[in-house]
Amino acid sequence: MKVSAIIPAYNEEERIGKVIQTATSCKLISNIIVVDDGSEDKTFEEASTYNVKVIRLPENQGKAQALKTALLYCDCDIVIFLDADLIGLRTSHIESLIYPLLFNNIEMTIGIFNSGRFFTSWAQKITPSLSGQRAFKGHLIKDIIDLDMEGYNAEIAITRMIKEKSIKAEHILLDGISHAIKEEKYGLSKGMYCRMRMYKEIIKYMMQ
Ligand SMILES: O=c1ccn([C@@H]2O[C@H](COP(=O)(O)OP(=O)(O)O)[C@@H](O)[C@H]2O)c(=O)[nH]1
Ligand SMILES: O=C(O)[C@@H](COP(=O)(O)O)O[C@H]1O[C@H](CO)[C@@H](O)[C@H](O)[C@H]1O
Repeated sequence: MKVSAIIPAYNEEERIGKVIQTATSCKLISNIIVVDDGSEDKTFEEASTYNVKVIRLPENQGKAQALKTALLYCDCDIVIFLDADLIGLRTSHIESLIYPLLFNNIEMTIGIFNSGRFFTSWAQKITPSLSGQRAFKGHLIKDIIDLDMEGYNAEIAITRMIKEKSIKAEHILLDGISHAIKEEKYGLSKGMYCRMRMYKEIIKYMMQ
């Protein structure tokens, strides 16, 4: 059973190391693909210090394109998407996303932050369809590559595909996990600007 972990990363030099370390120490994961999505910081250099495949995009293309690029390199039974800015990721979180695909009739799991930091857990409870932590069976790789998605609408496009194709999906609560929010990464005004731009992309996609 081959499991590939995909970690898209844009300017995550300070955060990506911990996520890679946890993914590396998870025995279920066979290989890790980091996509450095045209970062201006040292994300590529930091990721390259680990024994993982690092793909460097020449310029920032958005999260959806970073995920699609990595999927083109995947020939595996199960794929797991992990954001590079996760805080408190443990191997047990990764296992809880993968196990249902091994033992149940489930095709995709969607991780929902639970009992971590209030704001991020609350946001994911309200909009679970936005969660970036997902594991899915290999037969869905081509379907996801073929999706018309860009920027931050990857998760909402995948969620729509789940409904349209009646894919068997399950939400998995991930205890004690969070992520660095945009305002923490970029400061208040730029963070809020990036957040609004993300919501605009998502809403535009939902209206199509
Ligand atoms: O243009 C981008 C924007 C984001 N990301 C990555 O996609 C994941 C989720 O993005 P972000 O952290 O901005 O979303 P949030 O977690 O704040 O919702 C993170 O690993 C980012 O580094 C990316 O690869 N390209
Ligand atoms: O939880 C949310 O509301 C958003 C926004 O997170 P921030 O609090 O702006 O860092 O984060 C998610 O949504 C993005 C779009 O679907 C995904 O790409 C992220 O992986 C996910 O964390």
